[in-house]
Amino acid sequence: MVFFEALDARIEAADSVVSVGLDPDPARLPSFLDAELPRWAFNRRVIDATHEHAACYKPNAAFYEDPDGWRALAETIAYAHGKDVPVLLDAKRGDIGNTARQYASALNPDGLDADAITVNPYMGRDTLEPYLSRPEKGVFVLCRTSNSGGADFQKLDVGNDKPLYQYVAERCAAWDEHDNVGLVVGATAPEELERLRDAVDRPFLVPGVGAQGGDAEAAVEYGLAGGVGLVNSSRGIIFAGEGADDESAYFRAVGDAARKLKRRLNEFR
Ligand SMILES: O=C(O)c1cc(=O)[nH]c(=O)n1[C@@H]1O[C@H](COP(=O)(O)O)[C@@H](O)[C@H]1O
Repeated sequence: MVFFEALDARIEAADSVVSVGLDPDPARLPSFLDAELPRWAFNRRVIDATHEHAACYKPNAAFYEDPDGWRALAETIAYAHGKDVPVLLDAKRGDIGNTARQYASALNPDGLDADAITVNPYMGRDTLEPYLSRPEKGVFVLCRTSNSGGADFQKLDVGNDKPLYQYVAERCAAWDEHDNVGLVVGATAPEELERLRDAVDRPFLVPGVGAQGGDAEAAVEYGLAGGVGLVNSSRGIIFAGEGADDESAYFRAVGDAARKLKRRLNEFR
């Protein structure tokens, strides 16, 4: 099945557009996790607590880039799949074709077996080709990012009052021969979200609600085209248990945070 059909089915089944970001910062993992692979132990409990409310899981590769980390990531992806939840690997890849083909092996069944990946379009079309050419896998292209520096380059006028982020969105939509391209647009830039929604008819991944304080209403209003789209929160969900007295209270709070975000986003759907 092509990626966005599978995602659509999951959104329907969970009645949720919440992407749960799995960014297990070692400095914030709870001290009661006494395990050989603490990030995996943590993620497993997060998945147990949140899977009913998750349209997808989005592990950010930065939190796994060491030998134990890759094992934790592989276990996490397999476990999420066991709960029927797709996994979007947030790796923000972008390199020459020969290298990109290796990066894209993260999508292979004998690699990490991720269902989708985030990519950086700065180096151009050939660097995206190893991802674009796989209809069964999703490709989310960075477009208007949620960070404050996102405006430094992305808002530059490329002519006729068109900002670079819009040009990127339009080019990537034009390159989308297999209906497998989505765009990353931060919830912290609601006006740009609206502008992009008018410009292109592709699904959005909208990060930046929760810890970054983005606009949940705009995320839903402009983020979802035809019901398909994702709104991500990472720290706001996975660390919601901080301050809890014990393990079960910790992960109850994590599950509650996912449920509350789902409910809040569904108010605007
Ligand atoms: O591609 C992303 O997911 C992404 C793009 C963007 O513009 N802003 C952004 O915050 N992200 C990622 O989304 C997650 C946000 O985490 P929280 O701020 O903890 O919800 C992190 O993994 C970021 O790397």
